[in-house]
Amino acid sequence: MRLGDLAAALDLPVASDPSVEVTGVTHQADWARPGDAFVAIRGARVDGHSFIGQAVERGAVAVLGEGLPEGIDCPVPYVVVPAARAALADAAAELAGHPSRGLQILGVTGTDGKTTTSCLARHLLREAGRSTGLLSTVGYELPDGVLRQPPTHFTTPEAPQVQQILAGEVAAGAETVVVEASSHALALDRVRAVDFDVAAWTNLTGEHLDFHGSMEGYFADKAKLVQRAPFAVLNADDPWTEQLLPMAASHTTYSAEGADADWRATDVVEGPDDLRFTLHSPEGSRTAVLPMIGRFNVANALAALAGVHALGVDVPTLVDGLATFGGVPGRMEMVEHGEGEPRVIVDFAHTAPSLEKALATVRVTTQGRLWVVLGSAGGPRDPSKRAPLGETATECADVVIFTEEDHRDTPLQAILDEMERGAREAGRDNFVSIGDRREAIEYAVSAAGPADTVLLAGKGPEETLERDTETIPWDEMSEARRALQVRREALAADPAGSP
Ligand SMILES: CC(=O)N[C@H]1[C@@H](OP(=O)(O)OP(=O)(O)OC[C@H]2O[C@@H](n3ccc(=O)[nH]c3=O)[C@H](O)[C@@H]2O)O[C@H](CO)[C@@H](O)[C@@H]1O[C@H](C)C(=O)N[C@@H](C)C(=O)N[C@H](CCC(=O)O)C(=O)O
Ligand SMILES: Nc1ncnc2c1ncn2[C@@H]1O[C@H](COP(=O)(O)OP(=O)(O)OP(=O)(O)O)[C@@H](O)[C@H]1O
Repeated sequence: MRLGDLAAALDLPVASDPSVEVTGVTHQADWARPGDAFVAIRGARVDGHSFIGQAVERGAVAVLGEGLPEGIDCPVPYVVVPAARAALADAAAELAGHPSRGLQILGVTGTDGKTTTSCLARHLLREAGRSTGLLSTVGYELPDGVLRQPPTHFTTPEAPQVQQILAGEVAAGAETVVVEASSHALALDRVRAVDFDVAAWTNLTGEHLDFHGSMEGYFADKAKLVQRAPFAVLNADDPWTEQLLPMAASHTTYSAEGADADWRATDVVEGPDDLRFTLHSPEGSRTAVLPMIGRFNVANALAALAGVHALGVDVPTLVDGLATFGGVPGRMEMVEHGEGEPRVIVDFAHTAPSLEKALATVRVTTQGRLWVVLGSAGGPRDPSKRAPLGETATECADVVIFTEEDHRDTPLQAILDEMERGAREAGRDNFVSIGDRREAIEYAVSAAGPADTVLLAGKGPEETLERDTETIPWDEMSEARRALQVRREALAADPAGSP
């Protein structure tokens, strides 16, 4: 496409040479390919303008930015834009042919439950016979169901990748795509040029405040998804919904907690490996079974059901689809265990509110003691989460093991101290700190009794552990199986030493 045409489509002036042929767009200079326009973004850390030379050397034929800083040379046409990230998103959509316009798009946002809700919605759509894609933390899927990874591991990648993935969905014959939209993506305009048909909201609790500044700022960023879609699925149990209602063009509501809503779950029974409830919907009431544990998954299911219903799938088909869902790796995932062994569950809860819910729901089906192994991330991650995690863990579990969880360059002991402080200030002493995560898991699994449950929280499906400056391959499910094996061997060697 000619630079002049691209600028016209974005309603921008072109300073010089409108005839330059632009074939792609990027924000990252070292990813530039011949024919790309490079969008120079003034970021939180560096100014993208300082990488113009590198981008041009790699073949960039034009630069878009908010104004060329003095002293920086731009040997290719420079187009001044009012907002660089918005221009990146708009240009990416234009060059990709606006793929979202030919797709039904269900966007999912919220603090907790986005991935579960997205994966469930994708499953319900496929069970209803819709050719469906997915873009989520777990990766992206074309309608063939094969999970693929974008070049960078983001929940929602930058706009050029989002648009390329959506163009790939169109080419692969997708009718519908479920897009998990992180708050960073909404704040940084990564999904600005995506035409959402339905926005589903899970909940909002304190997270990423280091980036968003305040709860109000975090809410305002997340709310953009609701403002952008013609129809919203809102959680009547979430206190922020009251503020969302006037922002939604039209909406439906759901409640898993007995509030007045269009979609409701009552008579919830938490079984050892499934959830059963009566589903009340605009099409009447039916019994529903979801083969997952975790009471909060009832709310996630309602969000997915209402979102997919808004895309035209009827309730009987939805309820049938619910019963065949295979779960999401690393979220309330149960480790196979033998007779006389504790139940071990791997879960991704990494905020105090989600940990509280995870422990409360596991408690319901635990006969003996409840153990939790957890840490809190360091490096750029929000340090204010640590003490509340310590307090919540020691309040909701019987025995708590504090350990490492991606402490990066932050001294591990400083994080453990903060978590312990949260526990102590709440007057509790039911904890111990074991820095090495493998040892911590081994200790809990070995010491737990047959009627106990051990929740391994925080790492969920993550494939690496960031320890100091090292990145170590990690698989929490394998660690759990390993710990059960160590327990078996110890008991075989000393049957009298049973926990
Ligand atoms: C906090 C955050 O999201 N930051 C994003 C933001 O970074 P920034 O503003 O600091 O940008 P910067 O590093 O100053 O760079 C400025 C510009 O120069 C460019 N640059 C920079 C360096 C270079 O060598 N070459 C180059 O071209 C950059 O691409 C950028 O366009 O813009 C960059 C690209 O423009 C993103 O890569 C970066 O994501 C960082 C790496 C990140 O870790 N983001 C995470 C937190 C994130 O987005 N997470 C959410 C999920 C969170 C959750 O729910 O858990 C996600 O959707 O994955
Ligand atoms: N509706 C919910 N309310 C509270 N906690 C939840 C809810 N759904 C899931 N969780 C907890 O949050 C963890 C992460 O779930 P999930 O991956 O679906 O959320 P997410 O929003 O995608 O998280 P992230 O943004 O961190 O990737 C789960 O392992 C569970 O402990």
